[in-house]
Amino acid sequence: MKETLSFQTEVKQLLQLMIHSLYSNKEIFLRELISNAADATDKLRFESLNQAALLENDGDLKITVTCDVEAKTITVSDNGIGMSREEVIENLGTIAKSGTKAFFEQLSGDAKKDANLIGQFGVGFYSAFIVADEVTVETRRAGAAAHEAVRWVSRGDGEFSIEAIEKTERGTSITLHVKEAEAELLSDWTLRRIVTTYSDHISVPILMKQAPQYDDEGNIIHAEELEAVNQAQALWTRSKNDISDEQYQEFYKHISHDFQDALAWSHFRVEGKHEYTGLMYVPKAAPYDLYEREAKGGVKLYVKRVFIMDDVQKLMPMYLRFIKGVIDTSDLPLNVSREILQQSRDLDQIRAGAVKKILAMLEDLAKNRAEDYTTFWNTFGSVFKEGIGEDAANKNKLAGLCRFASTAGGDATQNVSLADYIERMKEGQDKIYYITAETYAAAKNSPHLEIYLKKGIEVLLLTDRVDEWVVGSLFEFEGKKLASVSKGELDLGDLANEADKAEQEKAQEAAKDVVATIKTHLGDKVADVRATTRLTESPACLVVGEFDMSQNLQRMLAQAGAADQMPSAKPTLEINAEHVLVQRLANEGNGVIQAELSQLLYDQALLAEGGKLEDPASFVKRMNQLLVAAHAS
Ligand SMILES: Nc1ncnc2c1ncn2[C@@H]1O[C@H](COP(=O)(O)OP(=O)(O)OP(=O)(O)O)[C@@H](O)[C@H]1O
Repeated sequence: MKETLSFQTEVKQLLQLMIHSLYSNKEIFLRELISNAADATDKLRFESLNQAALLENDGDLKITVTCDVEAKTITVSDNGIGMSREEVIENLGTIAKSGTKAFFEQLSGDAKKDANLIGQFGVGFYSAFIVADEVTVETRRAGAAAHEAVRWVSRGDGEFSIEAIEKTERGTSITLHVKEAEAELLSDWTLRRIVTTYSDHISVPILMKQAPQYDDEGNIIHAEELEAVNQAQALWTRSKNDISDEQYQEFYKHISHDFQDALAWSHFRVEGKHEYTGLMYVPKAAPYDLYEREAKGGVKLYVKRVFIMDDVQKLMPMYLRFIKGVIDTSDLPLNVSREILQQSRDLDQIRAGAVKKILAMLEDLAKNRAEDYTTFWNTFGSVFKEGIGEDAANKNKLAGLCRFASTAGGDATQNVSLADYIERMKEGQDKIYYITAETYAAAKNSPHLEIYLKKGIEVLLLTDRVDEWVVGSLFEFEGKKLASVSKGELDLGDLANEADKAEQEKAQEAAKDVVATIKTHLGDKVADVRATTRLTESPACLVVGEFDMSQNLQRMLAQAGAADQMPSAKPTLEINAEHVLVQRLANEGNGVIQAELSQLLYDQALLAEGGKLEDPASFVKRMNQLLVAAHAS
């Protein structure tokens, strides 16, 4: 019985978009269908490890690509795992990917931008409709009876029909009825060119018709027959010297479903206690679900060339979740399960080895391809930095690869390494100074920087959310301690000369009375009030204790609703005794005005460092009163 069903709304939307946006790359439909066919043979090989009967005495896995000029069709067949009726409906009528919603939200309507996004999302089976006005899928799941096969037909217009058929050969056969305008695809020669360009790396043979060969007298020597057009050897098992960059890139697209080339890769073979081969890629663009920590892992696990599984979170640490690739090892049993993998010490060590190779690749990129490293950093830097807290064993290496914005640069670009910073340190400087803030502008204009700017000392401006965790885990780099400029008393160490120290003492002495006055008026709002030489332009700023949570982090936690779990650390108000406003306060005889001014100093300091006033309306009133009074006098 034939049934007609509707596509899920998202599929309809995706189909429309795909046909428009990807038209200029229409040849990719063949890559996608072959990629799916290859995955289907991988799955069968894996399932047959425990259920040999699935192979139905036909273990020669292969893909066939043929075309029929008369009928205007191209057919891609495989003898892989195939699909049951339910699977067909599920796989070819809906999109069951995590992050689908996020993907649709990001679509802009700009064909070029969307093409990229669709590419990252995965074009897959539906790309057939770029060139076909009707697609027929006939499939039988391995192990099912011949009459349990199904035929799925759709014109890509929102509906598909599905019916039971007889199919003796296991696997899936996809027939594209090619659009009138795409008739030039209907040639073995063209198809062969496309297949060899895009799919040479596929590890099962791709069979295509070979043109008949004739001898000089016109007798046929070889009849038209099917012949493998690819090397049919898993790419990563080949020697590096035999693989061209194009082949590496095509393989990347196959495993990642990315549309663009990869930025860099590392292909390595490790022998000794553990034996494994890895081929790891850094993509150029971030996937749409980069910040979903639950997102699918990008590294596939093979055991002795047999695909075992993807989405093994254990294969890569979280901070490298954007890496795509393959690990093939002979150290694990072929029938390894997810549960065993979870506890496998062997896998831990393989992972550690692979991580080292990835870090070495990134170091090489930073050293020799600066522009590409910048692309990497801008795209993945904020995720990569999570590693400083996550991967203690590689902390130093990771820190060396990090890039930051700093007061030495004119903008928010993150391009200063800790090594650059150390090289530029002033004579007598023994710390790496930084400030954390919510935005670049807040960091750059923070009063806490005043003395450092005056003395020409560079300060790192850390404004990614993850930075608080970075400095919470990274205490030093190459023997130099990291120090926040907004924590603890101003301590310039050997950078301060005798005159500075004397000035500090003098300032404190001279400001004794005004400090006491302000303290009385602010009460328990602050931990303390003290005079400082940290400020050159601003009247006041807030600092926290050296070991307290920064104000920035406290705010972030409060935003995340975790305010009640954190120890409340009150800030200390530091004042610039030389500032006219502070002097005015010191000379003010009226206690009420003193109280107002004290409150104003506190509010200003809080605002200047990105904090939120508890009572903004009163602040405005106070400010206005002061302005009016200043005008009147
Ligand atoms: N030749 C095939 N044999 C068996 N199953 C297939 C075949 N082609 C597609 N499928 C099934 O249909 C699903 C959807 O395919 P589709 O190409 O749309 O997405 P995908 O391969 O999962 O991911 P991507 O969109 O990133 O390529 C596949 O995951 C697979 O389960």
